[in-house]
Order: sequence, then C-alpha cells, then structure tokens
Amino acid sequence: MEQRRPLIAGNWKMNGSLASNHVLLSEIQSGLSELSAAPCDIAVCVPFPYLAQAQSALQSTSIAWGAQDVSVHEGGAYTSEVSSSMLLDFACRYGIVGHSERRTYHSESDISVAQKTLRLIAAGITPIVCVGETLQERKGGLTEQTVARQLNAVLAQIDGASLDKIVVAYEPVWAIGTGITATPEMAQQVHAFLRAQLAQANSVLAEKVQILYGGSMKPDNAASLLAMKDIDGGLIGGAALKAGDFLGIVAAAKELV
Ligand SMILES: O=C[C@H](O)COP(=O)(O)O
Repeated sequence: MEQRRPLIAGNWKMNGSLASNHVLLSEIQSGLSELSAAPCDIAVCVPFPYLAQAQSALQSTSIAWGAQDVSVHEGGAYTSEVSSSMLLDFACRYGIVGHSERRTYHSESDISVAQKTLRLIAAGITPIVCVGETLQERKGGLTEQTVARQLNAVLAQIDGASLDKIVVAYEPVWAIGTGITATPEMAQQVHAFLRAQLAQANSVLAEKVQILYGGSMKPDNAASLLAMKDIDGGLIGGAALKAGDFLGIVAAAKELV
C-alpha cells in the first residue's frame, strides 16, 4: 500500500497583519525546530497581500506557502483577480480552490473550480481542491452525491496522468469554524469514497493523492482523525492562527510518520 506523507496546511483565511504574521511565522518556525526534522509536509496559505512576507520568511525553511484562490483567467481586464503566474512570482507551492466560503459567498461553481485547478496545474502549483457537503445535504443523505459532483467536475477536466498533481481536501461545511468535527469514522468513510472516485480516473495515482480533512481540526482531535487510513493530513483554519495549536497538529501527524 502507498505510504502517503501527511500534509498539514494552514488556511489563514482573511486574518493577519504584517505584525501578527511575523510573530506567528516566527513561533511556528522555532516550534518546528524543536520537533525532529520534517515530520510531514507543512504549508500556510495566506491572504494575497502577505505572499511576499511568507516567501521572505519561509524561503529557507521546510515550510511551504500558498494562496487561497486563483483566477480562472490568464490575465487582462479582470479587476481584483490574481492569476496563477502572479502566484508563481511569489513561488507559491499551493493554491486552495473551491473552498466552501468561496462557493457560498462568491457563488463559485464546480466548473470554475475545475478551471482554477487547471490553471494551477499548468503553472506547476499544487491545487488543494476543496469539497464538502452542507448540513442539509448530509441530513438528506446527499454527502457522497455532493462530493462526487464537486470532485468529478475537476476530474473531468484533468488528465488522469495529472492526478498526483492535486491535493484534495474534504471539508464538511457544517464542521468549518463550528467546533463540531466529523468523527474519524465519518470522515474516513468520505475519504475512502473520494479515493475510489479518484481511482476511476487513475487507480495507481489515486493511491498517491493526499486527501486532507478540514473542519475544526485541533490538537486534541488531530491524532484520531489522522490515524484513519485515507486521511492524509489537515486543512486547518482557526487552529492555524495559533502557533501552539498548529504545531500540536503537526506533532500529531509526526506520530504517524
Ligand atoms: O480551510 C480550512 C477549513 O475551512 C477549516 O476551518 P476550521 O479549522 O476553522 O474549522
């Protein structure tokens, strides 16, 4: 069976300032140096204005950085949009696409998430493709149908040979920022389902794809979630804003390596 390296990625969302980021990044770096080297892949996805700061602070460390969105367009008259080539100017390794907050507040469609995924892959940036059901969809027994629709829209656009160029994040909307976490078993069930969907595109590469869990992951629940067979890391919101919490999740992932 494929041994996948865990990825712990912080999604800072619309939080931070030059001053507070400086403190947070410094604390994460010094905390990491106390853990043994490179326990897992670690990244922070920061607001666009702070990409230069993240690059400067992290370029000689093992911590990667990335963005939280990208334009579907290559360039031109698209006010406020940020292109994949602009992200490359700041050496982003990752770009989040299809986060539920983009889908909900900005009416982002499955097809635009797929187009953004393609843009990032073409630029050599790893897309973190988010999928997840609302509480209403879960209660209606539509979890698998929802995440399959979201993921398959992306898989329809990318070549099966590119499957290992993406990361998938399962983020049940009802667990985001609520303090309510999917149980490890509930999350594992969806992760296994997502991997089966990936396997339809390429069964060999599907085993290599990191599938992250996101939704109120904290140091005290990370170990049990990360112990599940198909949970390969976390996309962390609130807990990524506190160095101690973020490092606690990294430490939980380290136990698995
Ligand atoms: O992208 C991260 C997720 O939305 C999870 O956020 P949270 O950890 O604050 O629940």
